[in-house]
Amino acid sequence: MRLNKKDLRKKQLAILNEFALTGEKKKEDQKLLNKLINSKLLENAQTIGITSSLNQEVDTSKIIAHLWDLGKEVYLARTEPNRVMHFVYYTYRSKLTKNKMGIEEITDQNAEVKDDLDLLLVPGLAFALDSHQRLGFGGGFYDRFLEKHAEIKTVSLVNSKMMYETAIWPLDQTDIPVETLVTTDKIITN
Ligand SMILES: Nc1nc2c(c(=O)[nH]1)N(C=O)[C@@H](CNc1ccc(C(=O)N[C@@H](CCC(=O)O)C(=O)O)cc1)CN2
Ligand SMILES: Nc1ncnc2c1ncn2[C@@H]1O[C@H](COP(=O)(O)OP(=O)(O)OP(=O)(O)O)[C@@H](O)[C@H]1O
Repeated sequence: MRLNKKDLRKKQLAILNEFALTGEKKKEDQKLLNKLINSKLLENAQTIGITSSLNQEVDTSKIIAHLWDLGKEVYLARTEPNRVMHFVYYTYRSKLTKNKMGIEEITDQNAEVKDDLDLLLVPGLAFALDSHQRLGFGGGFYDRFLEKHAEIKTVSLVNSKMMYETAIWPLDQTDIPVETLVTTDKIITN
């Protein structure tokens, strides 16, 4: 069955909200973290962009803590008007403030911005295993960002509820696939 993006987003949010109430979600979050850590994906990446996760998403808090432990530089997404997104330097001392979406962002407006990152962990609600297409919250933030920063390696962590064999949603000209998908049992780079 093919759905439009808006309807699938709604459906996925319901599925993911439900999943977030289960212990299975926590187990998968942990597995995905381990898969990422034990892979070579982080090896040559010193500057890494990430988001602070919402309940429905793969939990990024432990990933961030682990990146700090590894001595990586972590940059957190900050959204701006006109669907622009930048990445702001994030340390354990940074203060965070929730934005309108309820997503935590760096409070300090003067914190260092860096968009030419080595690696970007891309959030999403649904991913297609064949094409590596993703469905996000519908802001088009990542497609706009990646259009300008095509050299950045992209990785998404995909739990069992986000995983589709193929895209059951319509694809747009502007949709940019994610290079590497990490699932609980495999890593696929296109
Ligand atoms: N945790 C997390 N942080 C993230 C993202 C994400 O997916 N997850 N983003 C990933 O991009 C960016 C924020 N994404 C956003 C996506 C949509 C809207 C928004 O305003 N949505 C409209 C409805 C959209 C529509 O259906 O047209 C709204 O709420 O009014 C805001 C932010 C950056 N930070
Ligand atoms: N590079 C771009 N330039 C102009 N408009 C764009 C671009 N990328 C996406 N858009 C527009 O932004 C809107 C949202 O795109 P889409 O539904 O693909 O968002 P999404 O990938 O789910 O969201 P997000 O990246 O924020 O998680 C669409 O109307 C799309 O046409």
